[in-house]
Amino acid sequence: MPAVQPLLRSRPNAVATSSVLRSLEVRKMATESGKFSRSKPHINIGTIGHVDHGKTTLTAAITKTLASKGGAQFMDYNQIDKAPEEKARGITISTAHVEYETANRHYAHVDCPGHADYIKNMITGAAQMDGAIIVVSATDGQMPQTREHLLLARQVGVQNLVVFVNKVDAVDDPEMLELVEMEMRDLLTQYGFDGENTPIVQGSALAALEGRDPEIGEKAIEKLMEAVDAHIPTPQRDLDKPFLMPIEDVFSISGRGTVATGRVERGTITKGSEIEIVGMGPTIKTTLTGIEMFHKELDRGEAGDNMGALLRGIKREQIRRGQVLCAPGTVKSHKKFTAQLYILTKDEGGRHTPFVDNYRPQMFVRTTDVTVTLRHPEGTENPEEKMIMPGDNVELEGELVHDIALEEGQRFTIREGGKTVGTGVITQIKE
Ligand SMILES: Nc1nc2c(ncn2[C@@H]2O[C@H](COP(=O)(O)OP(=O)(O)OP(=O)(O)O)[C@@H](O)[C@H]2O)c(=O)[nH]1
Ligand SMILES: [Mg+2]
Repeated sequence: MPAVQPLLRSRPNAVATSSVLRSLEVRKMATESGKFSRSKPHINIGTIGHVDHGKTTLTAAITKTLASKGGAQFMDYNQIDKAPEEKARGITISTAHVEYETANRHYAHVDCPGHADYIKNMITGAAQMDGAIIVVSATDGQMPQTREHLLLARQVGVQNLVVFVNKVDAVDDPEMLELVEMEMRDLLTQYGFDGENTPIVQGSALAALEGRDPEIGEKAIEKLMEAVDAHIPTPQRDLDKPFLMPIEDVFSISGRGTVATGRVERGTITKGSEIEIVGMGPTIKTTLTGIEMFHKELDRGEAGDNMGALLRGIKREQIRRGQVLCAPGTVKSHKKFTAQLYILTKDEGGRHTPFVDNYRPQMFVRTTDVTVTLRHPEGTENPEEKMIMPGDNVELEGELVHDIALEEGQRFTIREGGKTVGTGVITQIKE
């Protein structure tokens, strides 16, 4: 079989997928802390909630409490809030990554310095959360950003939360605490979470950090982490998901047939498997008759591999960059969707001016780009008058000029005149 390797030239993908960023992050941490066990399942979580409700204090308190059991290095408040600047797809996102472990799992924990950073963070997926701790102050109860973070968490696919009712040291009235808890259950239900069964832990992050009042301090943090361990499931690994490979290039090899190359995004595949080619027209069913990597013929490919896929009975013209190869029935091709977008500011390299309904940038998804028309969701009043400003977080409907393989949770960027102007996540497929 002719070598596929020279054909697998590394073309930088237009869009770095969040899973790539994530695995880089995990790898980075793995090398930074040799002393944590790598055998435990890994999970990404974060603290969300209204400004000043105690997210950063709680993050510090968790590291302090777990450090006393050997599961973390204590990070004090100032170390966390002095967040490193991260560059992700041209957007500066300030987040602190803290890591720790419980008896059961290894955690990467994200805490952002401010509200705007949370919004960007969730939409861009720069630090994907498998679950989150929503912090609500007992002195205030739920506030606007409590609701906004809940809504966004839901939109971007965070399904499981644990609530920490903080600052109970500053509240004397037990009825007040009960009320905050009841209102949180209602709010969770209203935003599509399991309000009835979501664990709610009451305590004081500051007491834990200052080593006083152990009942509401250290013990409450222990209870919180037990609840996180029990209630937020370990995510399925990319390897265990159904196979998908975005196609980067296509070649014909005389005497053998057509080969599609790309980097496997998820799952595993074996030679002889049934496979579908999805996007840009009707789905084509075929069989994978060969897998090549590094000049070698292999029987199996998996997430992370750069591979060449030899496809039975497929002509060169039937397949192209931007389509995906996937396990049968797992992904479909679509043209219309709803998305949550973050529009970059001028300082972030984005537009200098607002735009209105029917804006038509290029949308970059996996290995393809396609013109998209963006407009306010159906039912919006006077949509043509509603300007979208740089720096806005906005829900929009998109319609592509042709269909591509799309899924809810898929992240993308929008570009115009050679620069990135926004980033988003598909929240709902329409058609
Ligand atoms: N009384 C009391 N104060 C607390 C507690 N936890 C945090 N605070 C105080 O609340 C203030 C805000 O705490 P932060 O941890 O900075 O809150 P945050 O949610 O990270 O704030 P932003 O990142 O700005 O959104 C600080 O002055 C903390 O000392 C607590 O358990 N009890
Ligand atoms: Mg903070």
